[in-house]
Amino acid sequence: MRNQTTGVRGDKTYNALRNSLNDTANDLLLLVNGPKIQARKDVCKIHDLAAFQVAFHLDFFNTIPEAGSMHLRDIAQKTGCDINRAGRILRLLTTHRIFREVERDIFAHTSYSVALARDPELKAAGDYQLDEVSKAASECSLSFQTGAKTPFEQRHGMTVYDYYAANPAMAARFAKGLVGITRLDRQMTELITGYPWAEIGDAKVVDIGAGNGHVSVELARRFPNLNMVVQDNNLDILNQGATRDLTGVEGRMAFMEYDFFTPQPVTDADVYFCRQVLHNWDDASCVKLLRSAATALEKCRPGTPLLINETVQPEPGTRTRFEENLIRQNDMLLLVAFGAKQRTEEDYRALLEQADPRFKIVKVCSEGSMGLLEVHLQTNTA
Ligand SMILES: C[S@@+](CC[C@H](N)C(=O)[O-])C[C@H]1O[C@@H](n2cnc3c(N)ncnc32)[C@H](O)[C@@H]1O
Repeated sequence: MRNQTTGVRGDKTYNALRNSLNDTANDLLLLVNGPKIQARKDVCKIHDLAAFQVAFHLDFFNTIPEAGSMHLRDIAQKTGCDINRAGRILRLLTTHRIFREVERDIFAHTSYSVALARDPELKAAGDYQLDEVSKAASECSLSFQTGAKTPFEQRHGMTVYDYYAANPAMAARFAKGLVGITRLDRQMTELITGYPWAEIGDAKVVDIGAGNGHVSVELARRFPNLNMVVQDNNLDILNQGATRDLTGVEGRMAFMEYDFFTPQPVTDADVYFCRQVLHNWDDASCVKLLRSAATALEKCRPGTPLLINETVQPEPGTRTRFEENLIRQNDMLLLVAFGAKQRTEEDYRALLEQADPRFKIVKVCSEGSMGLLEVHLQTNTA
């Protein structure tokens, strides 16, 4: 069995088995179907995704009751979709085991569809992937030809950041979706176990580019000694965090509007971390961000860590194809949306060296779908 895990459903053994079984099953399918039928299925996935898009957007998932079933006429009426199209979309989805037609025109949930009905955050993730992101992805090759900076800009005429700043509802959906994705396969394990949070006493921790601060809330819930500063430059996203359920962490969460390309204003922290931020930016922007962090680290006690919590791109062929596909799907998302990329450990070393030669990686955890780099700024006194 090759390497480790991607995904959080089970323990390491479960995930390793799941990963290699996926490889075996996919090899078998290709053998059985042959390349032409396989290509037909793969290329036409776009139509399955169109059905998915409607189901997310018109919320078929929460329209059909969890228990029992619903007539197509009522589904159409409740979702505002005409009966003919609603039926065609539902029937395509049933071929993927999403909903089932229990009798002619009567639909019910399956374990697959009900999982989406019960998880509004995962549903938000599906919704934004199949809306603004898939529109951008469909113009990928065109953007290569026109020389647009990103497929996203080719399609939407602005950067992802400007898009979300101009569309607060979309920004809120994106932030909500990130929570769902984090639970699914952007686990916090490395961040939680890769640093001795419980041993650092009363500590001020700065979460740079925190989104709505869901990761900080989780850390603070686990470690009552931590006081979190949640920083983001998008006020709508920050407000979503400040108004969410903060039970158990009251008085230990501060929300701060901050642009991470400007000098870090908190200069007395015990830990800085940034999670799923650098992967959204090109090298020049990352260097700028890291230098902003360095301005604060210079003033902190020696050895204050900057934790970089990102996927560390494995070398090709060192994971199962199932894992490598999940990781490279994310790399492609970064290309489409941000013109950015996932980085290998070596890429991070080079980036940090370029930002400030005093940066030293003192610990690396790179096994799972998320990695953790502990970085120190080595001053004369460090
Ligand atoms: C992919 S999200 C990561 C959020 C969070 N760290 C997580 O892991 O869920 C990146 C975040 O960076 C924020 N961001 C983008 N540009 C920024 C900037 N110049 N200054 C501060 N935050 C920024 C975005 O608003 C977004 O919330």
